Amino acid sequence: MAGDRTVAIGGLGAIGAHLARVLDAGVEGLRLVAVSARDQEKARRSLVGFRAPPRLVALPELAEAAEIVVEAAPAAVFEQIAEPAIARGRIFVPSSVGALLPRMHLVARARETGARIIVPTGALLGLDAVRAAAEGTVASVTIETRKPPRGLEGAPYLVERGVDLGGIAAPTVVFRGNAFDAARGFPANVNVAAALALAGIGPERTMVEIWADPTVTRNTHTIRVEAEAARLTMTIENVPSEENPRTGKITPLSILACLRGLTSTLKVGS
Ligand SMILES: NC(=O)C1=CN([C@@H]2O[C@H](COP(=O)(O)OP(=O)(O)OC[C@H]3O[C@@H](n4cnc5c(N)ncnc54)[C@H](OP(=O)(O)O)[C@@H]3O)[C@@H](O)[C@H]2O)C=CC1
Ligand SMILES: O=C([O-])CC(=O)C(=O)O
Repeated sequence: MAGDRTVAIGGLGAIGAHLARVLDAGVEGLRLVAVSARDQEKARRSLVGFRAPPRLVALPELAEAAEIVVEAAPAAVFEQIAEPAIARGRIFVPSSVGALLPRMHLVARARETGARIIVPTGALLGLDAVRAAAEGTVASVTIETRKPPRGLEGAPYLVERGVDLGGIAAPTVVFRGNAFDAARGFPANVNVAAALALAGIGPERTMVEIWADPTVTRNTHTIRVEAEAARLTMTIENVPSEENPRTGKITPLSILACLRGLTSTLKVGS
């Protein structure tokens, strides 16, 4: 409809394809106009049956196509989506939040261009409460992530150390450190830690523990915040998506809720 805000999505995997389908089915105030993927044939197949098929464009062209640019691609191509979107003053919604941590210059650039960077809660929970607590004094923020070992396979931190998760029979801690180093070592696994760091006390002070845990079937994140105003302890247990077991099914839903919040008259939560 005229007056709708246009949306483009970079990536048509577990997050992007789900989001594209829901937007195409109709979400008040939002219109999907462009998408991007690596395998063009597969992308065309994903778009079969769409009521209003979006244009299939290259990553840097997403920013020309729409007012809202959602990044839902591997961290390795983050800049190809983020930089043009921010240069053109768009609303940029990243999924690969870990890739934002070493690129905070993009926030300064957005200030110059009028772009906004809206980080969705994604596969996490409670960022409203963490943001509120961080308006006051916060002593500590920690996140413990437990994943089935196959959900951590291929992480650079493990590959560099020759860690093989194949034979793990008991829950094993594979990383302890801050959110900055966690995002660098596990770029496809701890976007939640990056989002938590940005909501609260920053990537250097946010502490992360990652467990390869053969006893869990869900990607499980527990946040603990010790603040002057409140103590928070929150756990989310995410059902892995069929397309990508690293990605919880709640992630595209969270991004959809975030997009609705950009246009809705009634918005709930800070
Ligand atoms: N913020 C959060 O809470 C969460 C964030 N994530 C992150 O979100 C991102 C997306 O996750 P997910 O949807 O599961 O990933 P998938 O691997 O399922 O999908 C990635 C998509 O990106 C596309 N792609 C890859 N390379 C290119 C390229 N060069 N040009 C255009 N498209 C490309 C792929 O195309 P093709 O299909 O053709 O291969 C695929 O469609 C990841 O970085 C992930 O770590 C995930 C879960 C939670
Ligand atoms: O839990 C999930 O679904 C995904 C996850 O850990 C992340 O990307 O940070």
